[in-house]
Amino acid sequence: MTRPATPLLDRVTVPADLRNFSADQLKRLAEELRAETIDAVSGTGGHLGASLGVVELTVAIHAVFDTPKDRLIWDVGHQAYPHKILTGRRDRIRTLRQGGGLSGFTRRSESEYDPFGAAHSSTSISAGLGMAVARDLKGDDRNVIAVIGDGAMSAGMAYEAMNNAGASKANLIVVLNDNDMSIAPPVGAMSAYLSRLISSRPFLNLRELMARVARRFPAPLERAARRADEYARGLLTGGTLFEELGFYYVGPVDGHSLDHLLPVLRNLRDTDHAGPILLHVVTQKGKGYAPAEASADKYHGVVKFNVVTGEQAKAPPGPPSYTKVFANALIAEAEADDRIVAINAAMPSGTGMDAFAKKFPKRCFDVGIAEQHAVTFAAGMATEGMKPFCAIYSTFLQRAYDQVMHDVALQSLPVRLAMDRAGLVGADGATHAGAYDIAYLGCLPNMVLMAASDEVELAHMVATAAAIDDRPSAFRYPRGEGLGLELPKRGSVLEIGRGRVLREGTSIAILSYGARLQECIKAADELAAHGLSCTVADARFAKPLDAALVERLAREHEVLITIEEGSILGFGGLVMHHLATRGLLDGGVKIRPMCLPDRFIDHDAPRKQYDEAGLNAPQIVTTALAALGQADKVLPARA
Ligand SMILES: Cc1ncc(C[n+]2csc(CCOP(=O)(O)OP(=O)(O)O)c2C)c(N)n1
Ligand SMILES: CC(=O)[C@@H](O)[C@H](O)COP(=O)(O)O
Ligand SMILES: [Mg+2]
Repeated sequence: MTRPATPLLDRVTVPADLRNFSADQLKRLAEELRAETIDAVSGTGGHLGASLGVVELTVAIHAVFDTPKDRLIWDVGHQAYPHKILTGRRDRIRTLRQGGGLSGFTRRSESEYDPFGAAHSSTSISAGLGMAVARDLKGDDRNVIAVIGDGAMSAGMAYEAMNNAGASKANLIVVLNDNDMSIAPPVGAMSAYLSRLISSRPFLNLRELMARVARRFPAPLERAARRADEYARGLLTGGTLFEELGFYYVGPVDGHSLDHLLPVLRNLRDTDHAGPILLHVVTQKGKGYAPAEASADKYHGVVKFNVVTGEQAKAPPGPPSYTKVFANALIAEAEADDRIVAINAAMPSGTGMDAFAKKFPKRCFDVGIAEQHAVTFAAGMATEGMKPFCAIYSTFLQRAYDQVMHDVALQSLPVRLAMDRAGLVGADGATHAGAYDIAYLGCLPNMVLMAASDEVELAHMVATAAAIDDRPSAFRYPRGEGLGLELPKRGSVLEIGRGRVLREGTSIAILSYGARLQECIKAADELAAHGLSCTVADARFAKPLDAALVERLAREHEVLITIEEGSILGFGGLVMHHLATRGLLDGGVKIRPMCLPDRFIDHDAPRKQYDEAGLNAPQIVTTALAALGQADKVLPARA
């Protein structure tokens, strides 16, 4: 496939190169930038829809503002591919989301044009306000622009930031990129509110008139006139919410029209208005690429695709994903128990809750990008006897940690946390790794913690969680496909705090928590082939620990390896704490906790990520041999 001709884009390495372009040239540049984005992502996959929706906005902001001195922050950062192409990274854009390549989100270490890293949503206004206030303190009057989507605007953190900004005189421009889409169609009152907003030339003239009138009257009257101006805006546009939060509201403006964007952005750049401004732009997710525009999800996240047809590369049919297994298992439980309800935070398809919603529309709740609210909303439902399952990726559950502790664990409310994307997740990289939930939940009393080692175990853990009515439970499972095992119609309730032994051995015990189990079995086979006998056990529970199993393994083996797809002080920490406090580490078993290293693992193929993390079979073998003092015994790979 020949690449699109981009004569103007070829002249742009950094934004300064486009600042002497005429408006017509900028329009053509935008077309070329869109074509380049489509072509690049067709070969890498990624977040295409959001990027296509901000092509004109990206060109306009870089044309009008003196980036990187003027700071430009992209909320979530998944829409930043055009930004990356214009800011010195076009030569690497086809390495996007690959090992050693560009991140799929903005990243400080990647470019001076990325003043703030992102990926978890709704951080841009807070970060932007921080920068603006710091600049004010330094007497630096350069601009700070934060671009935030309508979906990201549904998160509480955005309001915390606007509430704070509105009370300040910060030189902050918030651009609300309203495409009436999150990953799925947006939910909630804010979405309804935004869709009421309109713009019209008479409205803008009226505002000018009110402003002129206000300036001619003595102060008290001026304030009254200004309030009248604000309410005039409110009447016509509904911008009152933002005005009430202390922002000067401008818009909505057509976010695909450079004829509109350029003069408005110049006005905002040159205004002497003291205080934060909110520019409301209306865009279309997937704009300019027919297959994306026609798609329900606007090509939010795509794999490689054919540019001409838009057809995405189909992976060969494989086993059902853990997500699908979870959704089906929950549906099976919900069919048997009408107290079961499901909650997700703007991730219906990613969590599989779209399937649940089809079966039980009244018992499925998408609360928007609001993980904190989701957890406490679930806690409220639990107090009324419902059985809430909160389906939130491990990484995004980090947002709701105090809600889990304070509203759920402390009150021992039976909220069920279904943590998808446990462990390393591949192309989304370190920001999305489900690396910490074992550690951050393992220290909370009352919690039942489970990790599925395969899809059958996941089905059992869903049934088990459904049956736990006196305290909170959480179960984790990885991104991607299961092993292709035969699934039960409905999961069986597991005995709480009981692990299982898959293989009995003598000198080495490998105790796995989660989906590294297959690697443990491979390692045990490798060691067995060289005369070293291994026990392999699946802990199933991190809390409560299977004390009898853990103590037996410690007593009966020379080496005890624990392994998990989680950070330091997770499952291994809990096992060591248990054994140490019972004196079972005093000079006895050699314990080797294998977990993620104490550093962030960058985006790459999952297998390579686990190689880097040292959690694949060969590294388990090496760990066992080293513990036995046989590190020099390099086991030749079996034929
Ligand atoms: C805290 C958090 N929760 C969930 C997500 C997953 N997520 C990524 S993009 C997105 C939708 C963002 O919608 P919007 O801000 O409107 O941007 P758009 O994709 O429409 O450009 C969501 C829910 C996230 N990145 N961060
Ligand atoms: C940008 C964002 O945060 C989501 O789109 C995320 O990338 C989804 O991850 P999965 O692809 O694992 O569902
Ligand atoms: Mg949106």
